[in-house]
Amino acid sequence: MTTLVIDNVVAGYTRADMILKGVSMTADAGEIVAVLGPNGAGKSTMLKAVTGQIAVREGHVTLAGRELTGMKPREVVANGVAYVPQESNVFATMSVRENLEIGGTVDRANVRPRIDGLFARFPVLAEKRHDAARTLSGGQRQLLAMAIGMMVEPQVMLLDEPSAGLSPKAAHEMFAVIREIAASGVAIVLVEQNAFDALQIADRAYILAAGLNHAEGTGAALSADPDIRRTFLGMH
Ligand SMILES: Nc1ncnc2c1ncn2[C@@H]1O[C@H](COP(=O)(O)OP(=O)(O)OP(=O)(O)O)[C@@H](O)[C@H]1O
Repeated sequence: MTTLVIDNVVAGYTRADMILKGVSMTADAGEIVAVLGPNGAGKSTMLKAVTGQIAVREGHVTLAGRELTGMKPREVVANGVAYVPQESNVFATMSVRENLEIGGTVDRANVRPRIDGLFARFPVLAEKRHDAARTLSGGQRQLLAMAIGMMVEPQVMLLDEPSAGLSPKAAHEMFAVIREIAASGVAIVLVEQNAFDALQIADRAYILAAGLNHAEGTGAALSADPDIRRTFLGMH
């Protein structure tokens, strides 16, 4: 069954200027769906519309048939959608453990077992549990940001440029973690500037341009398409 459906969404920051002019996409449980496109295409805006941070003016967002359109961000999270923003995605002066506790506030009863589960899954976070998040490496910080999202045991995880600022090695490790999260049954929507690497791990991808769907296909098909390679991947 399709997990997340984004259907013809029109949204923007002011009524006069709709950045998204009718964007549609789906993401199934266990699938990695990459969202690519040039700067300003509306990729981050699309994630903000899905999570209720900006109003959806037209169209719908549903999760397993349930309408998310019009919900407040907190309700969207409580309904199974975790969102990891590109910046300010951890509390720098708080410890790793405190960050995870905050991630669990929508479902307080399960905070302890979930933190224990995440520490077992990501030993590097367990080792640093008492350290302030600002002392983590870029890759570890991104891992913590994703783990905060995992605290709600989401059905869908929306990731905004998780590889930004990471070394190639750290980005590679982070993509491996994303794959593992998807393999556990979570639908991943992955907004990335790093289009080439995103297409390597994506089951499917959408390319947005100027607030509209421009192309879609499997990661392999889009990587092989000469026009896509030239225009969006900077390859010849
Ligand atoms: N908070 C905001 N208020 C007003 N306009 C905004 C805001 N955030 C983004 N925009 C505008 O919305 C448009 C789409 O931005 P968005 O961040 O969604 O693009 P993107 O595809 O994610 O690209 P990038 O990779 O550059 O982030 C841009 O023209 C941008 O200037």
